[in-house]
This record gives sequence, C-alpha cells and structure tokens, in this order.
Amino acid sequence: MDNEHRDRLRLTRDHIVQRLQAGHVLDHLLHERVINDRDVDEITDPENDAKQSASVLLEILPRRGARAFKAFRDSLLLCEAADYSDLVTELDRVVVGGTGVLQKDDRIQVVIRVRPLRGEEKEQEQGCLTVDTRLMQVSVPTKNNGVQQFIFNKVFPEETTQAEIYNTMASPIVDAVLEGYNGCILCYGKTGSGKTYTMAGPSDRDLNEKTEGIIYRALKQLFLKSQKKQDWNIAFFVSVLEIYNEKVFDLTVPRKERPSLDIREDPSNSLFFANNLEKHNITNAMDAIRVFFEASASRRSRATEVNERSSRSHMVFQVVVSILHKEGIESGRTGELYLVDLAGSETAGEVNKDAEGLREGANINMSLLHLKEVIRDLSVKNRQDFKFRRSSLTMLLKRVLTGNSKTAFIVNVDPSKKSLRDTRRSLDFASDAKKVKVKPKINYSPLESLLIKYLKDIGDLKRQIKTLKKSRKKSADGKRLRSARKTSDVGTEAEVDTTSLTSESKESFDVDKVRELVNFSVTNTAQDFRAKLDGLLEEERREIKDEISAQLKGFQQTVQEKSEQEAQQTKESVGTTDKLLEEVHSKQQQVLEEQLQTRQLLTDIKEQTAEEHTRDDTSGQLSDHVQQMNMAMEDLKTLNGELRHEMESHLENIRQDMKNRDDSTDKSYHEELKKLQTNYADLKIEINFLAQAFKEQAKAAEETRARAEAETTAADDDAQTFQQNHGSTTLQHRDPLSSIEAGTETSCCECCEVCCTGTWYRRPGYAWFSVRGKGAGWMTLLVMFHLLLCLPIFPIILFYFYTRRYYQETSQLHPTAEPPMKEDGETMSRAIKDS
Ligand SMILES: Nc1ncnc2c1ncn2[C@@H]1O[C@H](COP(=O)(O)OP(=O)(O)OP(=O)(O)O)[C@@H](O)[C@H]1O
Repeated sequence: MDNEHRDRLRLTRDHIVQRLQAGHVLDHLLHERVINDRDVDEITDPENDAKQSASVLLEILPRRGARAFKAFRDSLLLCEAADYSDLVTELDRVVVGGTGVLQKDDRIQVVIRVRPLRGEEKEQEQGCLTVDTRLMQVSVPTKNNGVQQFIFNKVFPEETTQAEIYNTMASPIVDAVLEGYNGCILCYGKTGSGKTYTMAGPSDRDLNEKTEGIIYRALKQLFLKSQKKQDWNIAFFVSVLEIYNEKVFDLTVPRKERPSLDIREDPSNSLFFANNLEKHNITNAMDAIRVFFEASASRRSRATEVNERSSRSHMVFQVVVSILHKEGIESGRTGELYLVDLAGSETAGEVNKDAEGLREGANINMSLLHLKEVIRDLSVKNRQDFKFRRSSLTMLLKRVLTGNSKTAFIVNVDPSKKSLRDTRRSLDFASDAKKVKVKPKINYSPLESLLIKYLKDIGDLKRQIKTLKKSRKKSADGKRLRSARKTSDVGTEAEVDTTSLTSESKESFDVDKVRELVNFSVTNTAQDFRAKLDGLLEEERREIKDEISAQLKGFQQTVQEKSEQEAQQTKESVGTTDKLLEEVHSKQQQVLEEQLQTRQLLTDIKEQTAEEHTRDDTSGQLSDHVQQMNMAMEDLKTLNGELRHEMESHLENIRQDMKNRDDSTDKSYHEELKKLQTNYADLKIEINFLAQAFKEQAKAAEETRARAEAETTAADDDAQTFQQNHGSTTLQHRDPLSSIEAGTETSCCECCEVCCTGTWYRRPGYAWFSVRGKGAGWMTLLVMFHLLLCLPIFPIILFYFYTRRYYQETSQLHPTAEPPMKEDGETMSRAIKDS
C-alpha cells in the first residue's frame, strides 16, 4: 500500500468513525442482520475510543463474509460517506484475500472538476464554490444565504492537473476495458466549464504531453498495456461520432460526404447503435490519435460569448478492444470504451444570438434534459425504457447507463458567480448520477461464453455428485449401523442358541470365547461390508472421474475442432481472397492489354484512313489525268481527221486544176505539185510523230490507270480484310465525289465572282461548298433596306388607292359634289350605302 493510498484509507476511516458515532452504519448493519446485539456491545464498548470501535467493526466484518461487506458498503453509501469504495476494495484485498467478491464500482462514479477562473473572471469576481477535497465535498451558496453541500466520489480543485484526473478516474477504467469490461467516461457541465479540456485538452497550439486530455492518454495506455499482454491477440477498432441537432454523423468521414446515420435497436438486448458507423482497425496509438485529431477538427464548434471555441455537438469516441488468448487457454473477450464529450448546457439567447445558434442551443438543451430525466429515473430504480428513445444521445448512451459498464461522470463546474445557477444544476445532476447502479461484467466472446457455460455445468455436476456421495454415505452408514445391529442381534441369538445348546448338551462354554466369536463374526461382517462399500464407492468414483474426463475430453475436442475449423475457414478465406486478388490482377492485366490493343487498333485505323485518303486523292488525280488525256486524244483524232480531210480536198482541187490547165502550165504545175507533195509529206511526218506521241501518252495513261486501279483494288481488299478482322465500320466506300478537290476556292457559277464565292470541303463519301462573298451580303442588306422602306409605305399606298377609288366612284355619282368623307365618316358611309 503506498502512502497516498494509506492516507486516503485513514481519511476514510476517520469518516467512518464519524458515521459510527452517528450510529448510522451500526443501525443499518443490525437491520441487515450482519451483526447482532453482542457485536454492537463489543463495538460500542465505552472503554474503546471511536477509532478502536471502527477497528473492532473492521475485525468483525471479514468473519461475516461477503454479504457483510456489501451491507457495510450500502450503509456507508446511505449516509453519503465518500470514497468508501477504496476502503472496501482494500479490505477485500487485504482481509478477504482478493476473492473479487466485492466490486467497488457497482454505481456510476461521479467526480467534480472545478475549472480555474480565467483572466477577466479573476479581475471581476471571486469564485462562488468551496471545495473540501478531504471530505470530497462541494459547497455552494443558496438563494436564502444558506449553504448547500454535495458529496461525491472525488472532488478535483482548480489546480488539479490533467495527469491527476486521468490517473484517478480514467486509468482504472481503461485497464478494465483491456480485461474485457465495458467502460465509459462522460464529461458533463455548462458551456465553457472545461469538458473538452478534460476530455481532449486545450486548443491545438497549447496541446502538449502535460495538457493532453483523457482520450490521448487512454489511447496511449491501451496500446502500451496491450504490448505487455504477450499471450493475447488484441485488436483495436476506433470510431468517432457526433450528435448535432439530434442527427448522428460519422466524424471520420469527410464533411462533404457525411450522411446522417440511422440509430438502430439490437433486438437481442434492446440497446441502440449507430448504423454504418465506420470502425477503423488501428494497430498503434499514433494512428488512433491521428483518427481522433482529424475527427475532432471537423466537429461542429463556433465562437460564443462564453467560449471562443464552443462545441455545438455531443461527441462520442469509441474504442472496441477484441481480446483473444493465443493458445486458447483463457476465454476471449471484448471490451468497449466510450469517451463522451457533451455539448454544454446553456441558457438560449445568452450565448447564441443568431437563429442557427438558437436552434443548436435548443437541441443541446433538449437532449441534456432527456439525459437528466433518464438519470433521475435510474437513480430511484425506476427504469423506463421508452424515455431513452426521446433523444439520440440517450439512445446511444443506454448501453453505458443501464448496466454492463464501468461508468464515470466528470462533472465540470465553472466557479464564477455568474454561473452559479448552472453550477447548482450540474451538481444536482451529479447527485442523481451517483445513485445509478451499474453491473459491469466481462464480455466473453460467444465461443468462450459457451465454454464457460460448460465449465459451470461441469461444476454443478461435480457439486451434485458430491451431494449424492454424501447422501449415499449417510445411507450407507445407516445401513451399516442397522446391519451391525442385526449382527449383534444374531450374536445374541447365537449366544442364546449356544446357551440353549449348552443347556441342551449340558456342555459348559466359556462365555468370553463365545463373545470373542461373536465379535469376530460381527467385525468380519462389518469389514466385509466396509470393503464392499469402499469398492462400490471406488467404482463409482472411477466412473464419475471417467465420465468427467470424457466430458472434458469431448469438450476440449469440440473446442479444438471448432478452432481448427475456424482456422481452416480463415485459411480458406485467405486462400480464396488470394485467388480472387490474383484473378483481379490478371483481369486488370487483360484489360490493360486490351486497352493497349484497342489503342494500337485506333492508331492503325487512323493510319489506314489517312492512307485511304491519300490513295483516294492520288487515284482522283490519276483519273483526272486520264480524262484529260482522253480528251486530248479525242481532240487529236478530230484534228487528224480534219487535216486529212483538208489534204484530200486540196488534192482533189489540185487534180481538178490539173485537169483544167493546159500543158503550158505543166512546169509551174509540177513545181506547185512538188511543193504540195513536200508539204503533204511534212504534214504526214508531223501527224505520224503526233500520233506516235499520242499513242505513247495513251499507253502511259493506260498504264497509270491500270496501276491506280490495281492500287485501289489492293486498298479495297485491305479494307475488306481489315473490316473482316476487326469488324470496324470506320472504313468508307470509295468517295464518288473524289473529283472535287478539297480546299479549292471557286465561284458558284461562271457569271461573276461577286455574288458568291466559296471553298470546297471534302470528306470520304461527301463534299460541300461553303459559300461566302460580298455579293450575298450586299443583296441581304438591299432586301432588308427595301423591306424597311416598304413597311411604312404599304399602309399609305393602300390608303391612297382606297380613297382614290372611293373618290372616283362618288364623283361618278355626284359629279359636282365635294368629297364628303373627310369631315364626316357617317355621311360617307351613308353615301357609300346610297351609291
Ligand atoms: N482545468 C483547466 N485549466 C486551464 N484551462 C481550462 C481548464 N478547463 C477549461 N479551461 C479553458 O477554458 C476554456 C473553455 O473550456 P472548454 O472549451 O473545454 O469548455 P467546454 O465545457 O468544452 O465548453 P463547450 O461546452 O462550449 O464546448 C478553454 O479555453 C480551456 O482551455
């Protein structure tokens, strides 16, 4: 026992002494029949002083067993003795030998933490609270100048450090969670009273090892201690949620994607949980701290008049610890730790001035009101389940308020005078909370709980066997006595008989001898009987032993089989996962390859299309050439024909002249003829030369055409093969508009180049002519201008024609009359009627 503990124990003893003197404890113990009048006399011996009386009581109690301690603890609680639980635990450990029968925390532990006055508060006012750390007592002034006192499990004054709070309050609960218990630490208090400071620490810039709050320390302790438990496999799962305006949000999800979560009820135990809340598997303290740090940064908070960073939502930080023994020797279990930082109770309007702030404040107050109501009911053992459903907060806290949890409330109070009313309310709440009973128990995992059930069954069976044995032994003893009695009767009879024999045969027998004989037979019978009985018992014992060991073996086998099965399943699932991964990997590869192939194909197609275009262009050009050549040949043929025809007509003329001329002209005629013949020969040579050239050109053109055709056919074949191979529809048929040369600028008609000029555009399969030009623009403007001019002129023209017609008509009827319609429409219409 360390000094601090000893001091505390001494203080507690002093406190008990006070209570003993007041007689409360003894009255209760008497009432519970834990002690009797003689004990009371002994304790209250006038020769004893108060301390000696307490010592006598503490000597008597262990002799009366666990029930006595329970009654003693209740008696202390009833008279509000503080910190009784430490004493009971100590007694349990030292006196009873740590049987664990007594559990110190079967109620919610409630402590008060007083926040130091801040700068301006210090200057303006004095604190309104007085704290007695020895008696664990807080005193506040009442309205009518009195003083109201409250006693709690612990009171932490202003100068208390974060480490002290953690070591006293949180550390034992965190340890218990590692044993498989549920644990909860909850901070309650007015806004600005220091809840977030206690739970997480100050703002980021002041956060360090000294100032960090319970959550950081708990995470460090959990991971540090789990490393020491080398025989165990321990897994941690962390989640963080906030309740804002009665809606539940997962703080570990990025804010933009954060949906509100449903609260569902587990029908097996009527407890609630947030559906789809992310549970992060964490392997070290730093990761867990990072998860919390990021989550708490996205928690809704705002600057208010009371607190520059006031939390506007309740936050629940949850760690689930799954504990399994490596060898399976000890039972596996699951512990859950809830660390709750509530939003502050506040007077609406005092803190928030805008509509959003008022709504937040109203929701916070409403949920805290429901929490208070639930706690008040539980404190008077009047649990009403429907009340938990009234707010999200009470639903989610039901688990730790109603039973299976080691729960501690830290009630934060602000000592300033202006907060007195809120402080009193918080203390009232704390007083109710400390009366709420909880029943913490280890959460064994399903298989383990089955094992424990079986072990219990075996224990029961053993006890039954023992009782049976006892009753059998009793009956055997009874039988033995009866048979012994019978034997002695037989002996007596034998003796009588012997006596009769003696009397009959008149032989005298030594009585002692007979008695010896009788005794011998009796002893023998008894011995036989005992041996038989022992044999039977031995046999029975052996049977029972065998049965138990068979049961145990069977059970061990079942457990082993189950664990083997589980291991096999895990292996299989790992194998399947690996296979799946492999498959996914190969699929990915395949997809990648396919993507590459598709890309390659696309490039091919592009190239092919480009080639096709070039080919189309070339073949278009070639066919143009061929056409031109053909036309030239046609021209040449015509020219040739014409020349021939001319020559023949010349010859015919010459022949005619020759016939007509006289011999006198023979000479000149011959000369002329010679000339003509030479001319004709030259022309013939020229024609032949031209014909030869044309022939060659035609041949070249034919060759080019043949080549172009061959290329086109080859290209078509390629395209067909390509289409067959890839099923692509991207390749087009030969462009019928190929003769149109793309990009050529021309006018739409031959008449002028003013009205519209434009450019030809060509794609495989179609071509279009984009018109542009000044003429079109001018024409449009002209039409517009005319239209604009005509619009006002039309009514004038119509009016003119109408009046003219009318005037003509009336002037025909009344040639002298003046046209009347200008002044008088009625007269005019009448005139028209008349006419
Ligand atoms: N024990 C303490 N020592 C030093 N400073 C403290 C202590 N408790 C609280 N504070 C400071 O008081 C201010 C208010 O504390 P905190 O934000 O924790 O209040 P709260 O109860 O969480 O308020 P709210 O409900 O509005 O969120 C903070 O600046 C905090 O650093």
